[in-house]
Amino acid sequence: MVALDDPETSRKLIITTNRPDVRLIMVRAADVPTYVQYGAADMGVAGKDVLLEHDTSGLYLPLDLQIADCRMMVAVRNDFDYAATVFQGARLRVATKYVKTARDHFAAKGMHVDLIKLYGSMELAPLVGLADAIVDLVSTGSTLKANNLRAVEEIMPISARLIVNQAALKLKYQAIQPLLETFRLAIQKKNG
Ligand SMILES: Nc1ncnc2c1ncn2[C@@H]1O[C@H](COP(=O)(O)OP(=O)(O)OP(=O)(O)O)[C@@H](O)[C@H]1O
Ligand SMILES: O=P(O)(O)OC[C@H]1O[C@H](OP(=O)(O)OP(=O)(O)O)[C@H](O)[C@@H]1O
Repeated sequence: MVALDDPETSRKLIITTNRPDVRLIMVRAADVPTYVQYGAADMGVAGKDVLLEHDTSGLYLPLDLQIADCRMMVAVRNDFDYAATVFQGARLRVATKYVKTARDHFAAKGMHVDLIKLYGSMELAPLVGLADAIVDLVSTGSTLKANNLRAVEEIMPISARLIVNQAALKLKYQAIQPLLETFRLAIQKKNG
């Protein structure tokens, strides 16, 4: 399947492909589950980070696409004594876009935290005194390093998932099933 416009450069929000039965829609990462839940899109690609924050009712999650691999981490300033803070049971201020994930993580550890919701550039928060820690995605670690931060806990590995509208899967099974199979084979091939 080939997109007829380059999604990276085109300003179009609906991109046709060489397959008349497949159109691609361009949405913000956090909006992908919403489009698929409402059936405005039959299928979508969403990061597990996004799915953890979002209600996934009405969605079928058949495949880990094994792309966009990274880790959800807790990070602090290099000079912040995280171990001592945890040991003392002191309240931690945590800035993140991933409020639900962070809340669940610290609750499971029995830690008291104040969560500060941000929409991006979380790495800035500990540098300017907004928070003691952040919960964010880390891949190479270069963003943390460039901002004198270090990861102190891994919450979980993250990757992109295929999501499918459950009703569409039933009603359009003949169209959707071959696409799922194509994704499955592509993953298999990648893994050798
Ligand atoms: N460093 C990374 N390595 C691998 N995958 C990543 C990384 N950062 C983000 N991702 C994945 O890419 C998706 C989109 O990234 P992100 O949430 O940063 O959006 P964005 O590119 O900032 O877009 P927008 O500004 O529209 O929200 C995430 O949901 C996540 O699954
Ligand atoms: O460990 P690294 O390889 O440096 O990757 C980590 C960075 O990647 C993500 O941001 P992204 O690139 O998606 O940018 P944005 O969220 O700021 O748009 C994440 O929020 C980190 O800032």
